Amino acid sequence: MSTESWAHAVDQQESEAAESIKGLQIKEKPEENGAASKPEGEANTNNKTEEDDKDDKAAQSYLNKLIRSSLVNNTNQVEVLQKDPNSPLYSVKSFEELRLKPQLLKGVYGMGFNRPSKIQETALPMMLAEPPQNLIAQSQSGTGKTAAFVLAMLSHVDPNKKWPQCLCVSPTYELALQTGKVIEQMGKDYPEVQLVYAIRGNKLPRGMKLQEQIVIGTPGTMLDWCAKFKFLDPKKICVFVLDEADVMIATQGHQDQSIRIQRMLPKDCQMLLFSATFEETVWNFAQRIVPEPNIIKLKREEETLDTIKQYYVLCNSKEEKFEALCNIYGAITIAQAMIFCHTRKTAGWLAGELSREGHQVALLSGEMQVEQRAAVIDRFRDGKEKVLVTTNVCARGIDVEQVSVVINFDLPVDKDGNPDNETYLHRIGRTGRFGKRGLAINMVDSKMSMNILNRIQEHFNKKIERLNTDDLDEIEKIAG
Ligand SMILES: Nc1ncnc2c1ncn2[C@@H]1O[C@H](COP(=O)(O)OP(=O)(O)OP(=O)(O)O)[C@@H](O)[C@H]1O
Repeated sequence: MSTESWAHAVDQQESEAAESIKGLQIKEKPEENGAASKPEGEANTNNKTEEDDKDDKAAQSYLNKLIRSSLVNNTNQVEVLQKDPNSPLYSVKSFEELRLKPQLLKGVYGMGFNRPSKIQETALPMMLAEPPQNLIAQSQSGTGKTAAFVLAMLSHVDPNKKWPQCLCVSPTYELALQTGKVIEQMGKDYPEVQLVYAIRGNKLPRGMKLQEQIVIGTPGTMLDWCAKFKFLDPKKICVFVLDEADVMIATQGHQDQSIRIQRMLPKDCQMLLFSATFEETVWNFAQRIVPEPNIIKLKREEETLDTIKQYYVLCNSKEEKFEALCNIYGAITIAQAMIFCHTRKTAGWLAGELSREGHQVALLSGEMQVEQRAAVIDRFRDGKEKVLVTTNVCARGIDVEQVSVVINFDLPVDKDGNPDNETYLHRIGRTGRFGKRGLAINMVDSKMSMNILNRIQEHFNKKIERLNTDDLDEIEKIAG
């Protein structure tokens, strides 16, 4: 097929899909209105006739087919459809439209969520479809991915079945705890659904059979619970979530463990992969391990958030970097900051210097016990310390709303000294959460690090402006 005729076929398929789906939406309108008038979602379901049910199923299955045929195999189409405001795949505009269980709707509003974010409005209809569909989804940091897959898990569990039905795997202990808290909060009014943490330190008696419907944990412990201790029957799992999926795939140990877990699951288990970043090779691998996935993928230039302003500061040594940091603190009010260093040694040194300057500093690095690390993050989240100095251990996922500034005291590089673009994005994404404004400041102290910064700019096609930290007025301006 020539490029032109291929493009034509794609256009036609797309417009047909959009048209047909529009039709479906109109058909569903009366129900939506009913639901909207009862914000807690208690609408309609009880009064449905068998015929309505059949219609719903037919509509759902047709919608699924369209989603698959127009989205599955062609990432570009997803991007197009996502941007087409006329396509219902683009959005559901309210949580009611998702026909969530009333308890969950209550949970969502209880968390202060008024309407779904872009990723939620796009991914949730796919995740909640019947029969369940697989999804690989990318969305910028802090845009509500966690809440999206948590809602999917809570929607799919059957509270009457007293055994694990959803597994959620996170790369770190801290993230597993944080996600668990979101499940607890969102499921506050759904007490029949219980959660258990498969994390180091949570020792269960041998022979025990779990009754909790959701298990969240890190890959090693999760694998042990499934394969070695048999605390749960993997064949009864209906949803499997890989959070920060790219790092789970790119890190050899995590990948082996995750794949071993996946192999124990039933064929029709729904697989949901989420991350803010997916390097190309990882993306390809993900598509190989997830059967027939729906795909939500960002274009490169969409990966960085415009709400996070990015700057760099030129220095000659770590002492000068520290001086620049003090100048920044002297010029602007910083609610809370996260500062990333390349090594534990630098992090320790910097934390000491900042404390001497009178800052309330927390230090978090990889050699600490996981429980200690979780306690440090909790204190920081509660605002007991205003500055968190850390290494990459904390680059991903941690959600602290008050973080208004991220400092890359050292730029992120991989083991070969090349720029680590994914880590850069995750680090700066600790600020600017859910539409808030944020500042990211990069310290450059050599030709080499300037080169790394330039390559990061090129990668994201995003200019990082220079900031002169000797000029207090200039610093004040960027915070304005
Ligand atoms: N619909 C919503 N309305 C308001 N706030 C929301 C909504 N969804 C999520 N949030 C809030 O936005 C913040 C970021 O959400 P979340 O942690 O889910 O983002 P994420 O995309 O998983 O981020 P990361 O890529 O860093 O892991 C959280 O504090 C969460 O409570």
